[in-house]
Amino acid sequence: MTAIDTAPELTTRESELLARIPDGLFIGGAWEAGSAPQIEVQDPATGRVIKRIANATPEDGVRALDAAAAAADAWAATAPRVRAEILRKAWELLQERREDFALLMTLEMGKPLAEAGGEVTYGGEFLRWFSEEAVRISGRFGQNPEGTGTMVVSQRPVGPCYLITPWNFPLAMATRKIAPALAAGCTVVVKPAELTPLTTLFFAQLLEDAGVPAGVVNVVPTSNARALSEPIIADPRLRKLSFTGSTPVGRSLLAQAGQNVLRTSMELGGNAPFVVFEDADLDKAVEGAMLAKFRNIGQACTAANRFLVHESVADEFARRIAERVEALQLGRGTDDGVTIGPLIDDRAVASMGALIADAVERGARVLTGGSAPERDGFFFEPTVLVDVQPGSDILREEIFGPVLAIGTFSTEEEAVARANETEYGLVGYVFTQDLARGQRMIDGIDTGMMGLNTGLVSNAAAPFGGVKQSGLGREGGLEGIHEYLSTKYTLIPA
Ligand SMILES: O=CCCC(=O)O
Repeated sequence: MTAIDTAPELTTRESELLARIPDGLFIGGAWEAGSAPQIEVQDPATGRVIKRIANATPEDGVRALDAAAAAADAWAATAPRVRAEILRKAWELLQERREDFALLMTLEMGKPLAEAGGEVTYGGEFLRWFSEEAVRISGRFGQNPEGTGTMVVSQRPVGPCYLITPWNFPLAMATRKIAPALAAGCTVVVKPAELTPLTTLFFAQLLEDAGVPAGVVNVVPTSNARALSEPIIADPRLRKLSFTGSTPVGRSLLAQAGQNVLRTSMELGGNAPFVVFEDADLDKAVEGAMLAKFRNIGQACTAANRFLVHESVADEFARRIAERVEALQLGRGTDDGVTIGPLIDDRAVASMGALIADAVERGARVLTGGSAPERDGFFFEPTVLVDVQPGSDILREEIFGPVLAIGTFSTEEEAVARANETEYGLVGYVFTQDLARGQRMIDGIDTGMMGLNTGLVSNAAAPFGGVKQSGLGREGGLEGIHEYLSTKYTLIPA
């Protein structure tokens, strides 16, 4: 692993872009200053403040819901084709502004510029996909079994929604919620993560330019998420809560949402097993592992957390992985050649250190990496651990960073049992050339998603989501829009 250490001042291009990002709350189609103190947004590559923005109070949050509630009927009555065309226009504008969005995400979140460009494509696809789904909301009808009437089943927008988005994919997690909500005819209040609000504010401006009417999308960044969220969730006008983030926060939100029996979508933590059998194509497994582990600097709920490698190929797999990891380049995401950016904050850096220390104490060995380099910003070396022992914290907790932990297994039954040894069930990855075995693993591993001989499953056209404590509901795919629709049945006697 080499490091590029420029720790630069902002370039002219970066300063000009940041100056163009709205710094207010977006409520009812107007930009508002908000009250002090402002939120300070940091560049995780340097730890420096790059922009100050408005900080919403609980009263601002309720006003945002007022605006969403006031706009709800008109938006629900807007023709699906019109809603579709606005979303399509938003996708087109995003293509025109893709360089700006990519740079902004690198600045506020740290991911390398090429990956930020990938997120613009990925995030944009939710706009395009749901623009296509908006005009395909269908119901059904038929004679009742008694032959005495017609049963009509139709779909209606659920109503005003509260969308809470995370910092790791500031654009894609917003579009994955906003696009299906708007396609279904719902209005929304969006609370972006305090660490990365700029992309959402810039996106709100894009939606305005695309023709989204006032009040349909409202954005309220805050430094006090709990205080802002509680009155919104308790308000009887709210009909749906969608959250992406940690399982503990999801549990608390579910308890609050239960008071008003809200519809909820919860995209929570993961602890993905990555299983490599002795018959796997090792080149493909190594490629898949690099993607599944180091995409987004390991900060993805889909990141491979536990590598389970058959004992007969474990040494060779680890050797090849370590070679690849040593070729990674750590640095500020805007610098040429950088493949691993900083983590989001100093707590994340401390957490990597603690997980590694615990694993080593229990018998693991560090093949490469293992510490935080001496430099500004929140960097941690990409790390490979081998001989990770059952019971280590790193096998139980979501790592959310560039640490690849390898353990071994000897039989297929053991692989399935170990893969399922977790309260989470988001995604699993399996590498084998034996299709029947692959199918047994797909059936045996208890997750909402599986990758067979691939390290990446995310796609706007696919239903993303988990089982067990990884959450409820699905985002994307044909399923995604149904999270924002409610079913109405009518009986019409013959
Ligand atoms: O971190 C959660 C989302 C990851 C993805 O959509 O691939």
